[in-house]
Amino acid sequence: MFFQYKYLSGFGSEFSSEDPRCPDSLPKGQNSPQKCPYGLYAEQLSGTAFTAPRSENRRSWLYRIRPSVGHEPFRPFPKGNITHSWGEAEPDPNQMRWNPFDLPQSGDFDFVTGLNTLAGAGDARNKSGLAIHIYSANKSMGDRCFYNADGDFLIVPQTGPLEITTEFGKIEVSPNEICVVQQGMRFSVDVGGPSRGYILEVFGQHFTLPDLGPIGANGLANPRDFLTPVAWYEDRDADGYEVVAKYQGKLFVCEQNHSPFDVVAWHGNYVPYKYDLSKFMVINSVSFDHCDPSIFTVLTCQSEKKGTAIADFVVFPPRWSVQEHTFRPPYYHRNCMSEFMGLIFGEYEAKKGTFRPGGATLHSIMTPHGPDLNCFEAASSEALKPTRVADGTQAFMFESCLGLAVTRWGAETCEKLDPQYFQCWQGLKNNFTGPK
Ligand SMILES: O=C(O)Cc1cc(O)ccc1O
Ligand SMILES: [Fe+2]
Repeated sequence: MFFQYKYLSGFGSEFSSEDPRCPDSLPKGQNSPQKCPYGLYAEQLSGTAFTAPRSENRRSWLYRIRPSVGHEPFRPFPKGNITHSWGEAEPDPNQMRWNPFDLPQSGDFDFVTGLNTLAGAGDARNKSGLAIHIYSANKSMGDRCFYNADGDFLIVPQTGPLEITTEFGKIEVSPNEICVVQQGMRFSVDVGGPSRGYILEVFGQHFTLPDLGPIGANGLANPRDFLTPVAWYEDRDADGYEVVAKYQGKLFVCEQNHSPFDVVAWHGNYVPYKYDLSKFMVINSVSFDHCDPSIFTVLTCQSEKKGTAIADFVVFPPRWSVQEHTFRPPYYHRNCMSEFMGLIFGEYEAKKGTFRPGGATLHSIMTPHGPDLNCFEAASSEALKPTRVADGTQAFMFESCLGLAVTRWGAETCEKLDPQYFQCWQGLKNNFTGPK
């Protein structure tokens, strides 16, 4: 089922692509000719206001067999556990750790019916905020596609590769890769078996690459490593094809009589893309002290406040650790930001063994956190030779300036919250040597 697709390389670029079965299917020199090549319809997909500054403006033109509007009315689709009701569970400032979320135990769940909202903040209606979802699926979507009217999905597979058919073409994304499908883009997910992962949804702004400042023109996630699919279409009648929309935090479904993946050619700069986390160029201290984890930012979704993210997507990649006279693991910390972490595979250096792949942690605003007892004891007396850290592991963080509410699913229904998490810091000793 899974095979190597072709991609276009670049981030935020103006791309164009034609399915090779229909050469010259992109209109020449204009977007809306009176008659498009091959009898196609022209449809614009806007990802920013028409009048957004040129540097931020995002839109694509799709040349398709039928326009998207040819569908029956939407009706509610009460499946899965998606919510934007942030008041469902009482606020809880405790450190939280979830054991690995379940893969589907029984029954059929696809990428949409297997979506569960874990935490979030803000409102998709006023275009500010975020949601964190866990997907757990064992079935391909078949004649069903999905689009999100509320915001962008950054998908982090943890178990199982996903084959994602989008209006722009096909993307294969495996654990240790991520994929961004932006607001409004229709897509359908095929799985090869039980599959699980994390989703960061942002309302309002799109993801960008972080500025590099004094780092210079290269480094961290390089633009050319972001891959966008090439045009692929099917001309397929399909009675009862379901289009599921996430709209204002709820799911809706409508039917149409054909596949929505009928885009023969497209051009523009509003596109889905994937990125292989192993391509991240890691920068760190080569003298002393522990850099803030912002040096590991892959993508950021900026708020209106300068330098302050609605959400940063941060990784903790395999790297060398060489700092001298330094406590090398993460420092103890209280943060004005919320820190949600997930683990794709391996172990996280500050919490070996107890934070498991497919699980998560949340350290909320000003909630103290940091290395567990074992990590502190080992790292404060280890010989400081150059060493490899995080080999065979991949932890990540969604860091947000917003206060996150945990949903009822996250607090109760999933039954994965571990009330013993606080124990990992309980044995931290008083090592004070006293005044001289
Ligand atoms: O483990 C964490 O909570 C994330 C984290 C990592 C780091 O290297 C420094 C600070 C920090 O919060
Ligand atoms: Fe922190």
